[in-house]
Amino acid sequence: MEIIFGRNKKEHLEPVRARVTGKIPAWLQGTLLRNGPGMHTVGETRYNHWFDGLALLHSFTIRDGEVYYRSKYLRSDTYTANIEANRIVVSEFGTMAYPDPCKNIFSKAFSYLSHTIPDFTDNCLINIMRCGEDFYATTETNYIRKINPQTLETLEKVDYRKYVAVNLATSHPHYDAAGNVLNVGTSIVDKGKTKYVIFKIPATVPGGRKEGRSPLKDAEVFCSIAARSLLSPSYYHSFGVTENYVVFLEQPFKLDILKMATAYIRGVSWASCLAFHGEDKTHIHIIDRRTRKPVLTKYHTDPMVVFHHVNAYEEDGCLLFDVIAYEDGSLYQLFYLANLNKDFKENSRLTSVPTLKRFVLPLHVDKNAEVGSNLINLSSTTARALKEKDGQVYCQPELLYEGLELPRINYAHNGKPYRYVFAAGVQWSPIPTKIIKYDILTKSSLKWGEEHCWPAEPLFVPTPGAKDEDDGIILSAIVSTDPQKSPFLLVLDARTFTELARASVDVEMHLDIHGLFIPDAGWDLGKQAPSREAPARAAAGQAAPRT
Ligand SMILES: CC1=C(/C=C/C(C)=C/C=C/C(C)=C/C=O)C(C)(C)CCC1
Ligand SMILES: [Fe+2]
Repeated sequence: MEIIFGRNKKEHLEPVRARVTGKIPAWLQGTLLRNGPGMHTVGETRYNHWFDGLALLHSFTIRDGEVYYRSKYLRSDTYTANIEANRIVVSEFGTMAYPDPCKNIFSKAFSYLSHTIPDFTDNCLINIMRCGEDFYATTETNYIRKINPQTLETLEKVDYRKYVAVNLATSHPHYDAAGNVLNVGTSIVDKGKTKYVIFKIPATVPGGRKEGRSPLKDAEVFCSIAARSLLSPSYYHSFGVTENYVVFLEQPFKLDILKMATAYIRGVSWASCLAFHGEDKTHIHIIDRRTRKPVLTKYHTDPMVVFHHVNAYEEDGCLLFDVIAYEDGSLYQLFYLANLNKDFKENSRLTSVPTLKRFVLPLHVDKNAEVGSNLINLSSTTARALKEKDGQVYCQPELLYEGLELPRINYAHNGKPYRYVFAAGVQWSPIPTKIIKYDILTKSSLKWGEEHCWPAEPLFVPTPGAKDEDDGIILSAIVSTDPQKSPFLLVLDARTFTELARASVDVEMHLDIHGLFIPDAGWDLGKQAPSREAPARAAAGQAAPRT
């Protein structure tokens, strides 16, 4: 396990040609670009948590049946400062770092004070976001880093705070058909208020985007929701959208702002400022995208922790949304490297199984409905919504499937009725051992798995001109715990889940987190969410415009 989690991975700046077995469909041309932590020690110092590792971008360029692999560390300010100092000098999720070893009492006091309002890391290791023609590496702080998706070079550092007042923002934005980005962030104690801010970044602007102008300059606040508590806003990792609504969960997994403000002085990490409050409810906020206002009905459900929303849509006056839910916040605990590297089987046992749950909310609550009555009358689900005496609605989900994470869908169905969830299958540990296709209609599943293989998040790419939701392929980077077996890019037929091809690369590959597929130009872009209008000029072979 040490090899997979603990050992620093090398960069491969020049494309490495993979050994392809099987046949990659001729139409599949483009680049799978992914992100994840690749370096966990700097000099003599070591990060505590897997999410702390320095971002390593990697890509698989698929052209005419061949695959080329590259990887490069994100040259974040964090990376540069650490490498220059030859030790960890920037704090991450699970590691608090002390930049200047304080020499005397005065500089010590100054150093502490200057950290009261922390400047977060730009080690953007979680995902890749597309804004029009631009691509960014993302994490959950106020920083994102523009990258060149072809060369994996790091470009400018963008501070969300210059454009919208957020201190944190998710790594899971949504895209509409035109490529406009919708995201949620938290504005902490700004002018005496803590808010969840939904913001929009337009893919294009009237008259066209001027060369070098950041799309962020045209970002706007779509709606904001006051946090229930000024000093303990909820932590969230994603959100949901339907055609007319945004779904935001204010869950009882909270950040303690006072603890954060004193973390540096106390020598503890940001992670220690997060806590699950099993005594609280989960509040479900629904925002009407037409009025940009929250709907008035108050919906809630039992305490739970959700990292990934799967999809959401409207049907017969109801809003359905699917999430991977946990009973508590223990998941992030399992990713401490001390747990992952030694006694792996013992230390990384899931105490709460990630479960696909469907929630159904009535969009209009009948005033005359009796207290205690179920307001949902959809034959397709057993999910219920019970009217309470104060007019609030208590939502009871339908349990769909246990043991899956890192969900993806055919994004052309995002916000719309859909049938298939593609995900990583997890059993006793949070490390995936299978790839799963779950059919919500028939409640059946297909699986892919191989001995010693750990699959990454499976990504769906539709066949050009596809009509069926599962007409396409699944791409997943697979790393192996068997040192004799090279990592590979797996290509599955998304309909049957049979292997079409694999492209093995003789490198030590890191376990990544999230990413996206950038089709080469000239595709049927109408089928290629997120962007239907902007041609994928940044795909391999045609470099993104550099600024
Ligand atoms: C640095 C930092 C944070 C980092 C969070 C990270 C890095 C979360 C990663 C989550 C992942 C990878 C989830 C996968 O499902 C917080 C807590 C937002 C708060 C302030 C500073
Ligand atoms: Fe995620």
